[in-house]
Amino acid sequence: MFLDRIVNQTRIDLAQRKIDLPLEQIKRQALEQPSPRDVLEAFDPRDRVHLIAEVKRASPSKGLLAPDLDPVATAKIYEQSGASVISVLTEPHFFLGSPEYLTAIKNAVSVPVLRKDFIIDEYQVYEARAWGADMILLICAILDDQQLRDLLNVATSLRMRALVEVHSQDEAQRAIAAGAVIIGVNSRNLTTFEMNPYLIRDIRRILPEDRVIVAESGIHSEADVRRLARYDVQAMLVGESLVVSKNIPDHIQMLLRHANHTTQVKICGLSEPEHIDTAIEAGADMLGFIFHKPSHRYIQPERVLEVLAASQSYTQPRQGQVLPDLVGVFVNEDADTINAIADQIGLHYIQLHGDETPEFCQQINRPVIKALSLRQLEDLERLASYRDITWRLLIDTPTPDWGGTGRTGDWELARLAAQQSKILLAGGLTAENVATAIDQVQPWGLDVSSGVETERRKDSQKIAAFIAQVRQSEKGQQEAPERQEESSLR
Ligand SMILES: O=C(O)c1ccccc1N[C@@H]1O[C@H](COP(=O)(O)O)[C@@H](O)[C@H]1O
Repeated sequence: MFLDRIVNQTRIDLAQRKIDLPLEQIKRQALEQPSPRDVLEAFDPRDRVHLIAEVKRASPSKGLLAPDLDPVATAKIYEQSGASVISVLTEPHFFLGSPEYLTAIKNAVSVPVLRKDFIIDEYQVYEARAWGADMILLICAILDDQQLRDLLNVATSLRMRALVEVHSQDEAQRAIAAGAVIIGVNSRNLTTFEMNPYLIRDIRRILPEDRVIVAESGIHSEADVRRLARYDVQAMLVGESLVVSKNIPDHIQMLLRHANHTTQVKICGLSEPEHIDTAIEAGADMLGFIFHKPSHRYIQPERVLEVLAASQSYTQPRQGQVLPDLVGVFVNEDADTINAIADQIGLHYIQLHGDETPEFCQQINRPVIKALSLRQLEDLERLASYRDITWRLLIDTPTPDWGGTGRTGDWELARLAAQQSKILLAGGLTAENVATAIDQVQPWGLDVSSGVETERRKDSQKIAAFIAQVRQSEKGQQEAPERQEESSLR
């Protein structure tokens, strides 16, 4: 097994290094170093996705990636292109890394540097500091609870930070209990090398809000990074797709732009497999199902499972394609029913579209999207009581029918809401007006139902046209950087 092999090799190498340079000497060298660079500052502001760019020549899962890579030149390009931290492999056998790369890179850049290795002994933590590292990687899968705590303590005593890497909810709980401040969720299983791009979504909701969350592995495309913006991570650790890129600055700009300046799209009121197929192929980020019985879009929970199973794009996604998240929409339903339906279908988010109070929202065991409507300026104050206890706010047009009416609301009030919170804008959106909505409101996301229907039935052409128009408008927004700065919450 790869992990056992590498840990065994690490022990052999370490025993030799301890003979060559005893612990007391490496400690002294570590303590002689100038103070480490501030890693937490590098991940500020928290509502952006920052980049940890990795220098690696090879990996056990992919073999030789970039054998001729110049570590220092590459790290400088990373920094100039917007990376917040540089990760450097120091493991020599499986990743072709080297301590010399780390020290040379540390001297060549001004951002913090991470020692990426298989750390199992305090000696390696002192070594990392002696070589200039500001941060170390601690992998939960190769450490027991006591080792994790001890190594975290050694890092803290040297004023270094640790990226504590987890691969499961169980490991995430262990990292939290050990007091990890920076938690990395690695989508790659280190035993089988299998990728699970949804791991970050599943683990994210049990991680406390005050931690810095890093998504690791398999981050290549626009769609990959748009998902990360949805899971509220503070950083993405990217290696392979950077070192194999023909144009590293362009690739970094693409990753940062799409992680921080895209608009999430939810297609709501779905009930037929063909429309789910269209929404997925067109790049929808969330699919919505209405569990409000009076609505003509109402769908029974069992039927949701059937239509998803009948959707080819959902059951057999293309290579590299990431599936949208599932949202259940409820109006004044009781919490037990909502939680049971969420478990039955595997819903990822719950949208509450009625009079639900902030206290009620807290009884829901999924992240909540709370729909609110704004009639006047004073209504903006209501947002505050929901902001900290919900995942997102959704601003819909005030109507007696709760939602899904096809009527547009006051976009000026929505614009003010979007300046305070990450909002989804809903109500009367269409392919024709959505560019103006984005330009005027600058919402984090958009939610549409009536506008992608013909005669009260979803219309594949309209779904595709709506999403294409959003992506087109985004490009215009991304090319006007001064607008981006205005809306840092997106
Ligand atoms: O769509 C419905 O039937 C519905 C019923 C009850 C509450 C919310 C509902 N839909 C939500 O309304 C907006 C879509 O509005 P529009 O049709 O595009 O004008 C969206 O948030 C839906 O989730």
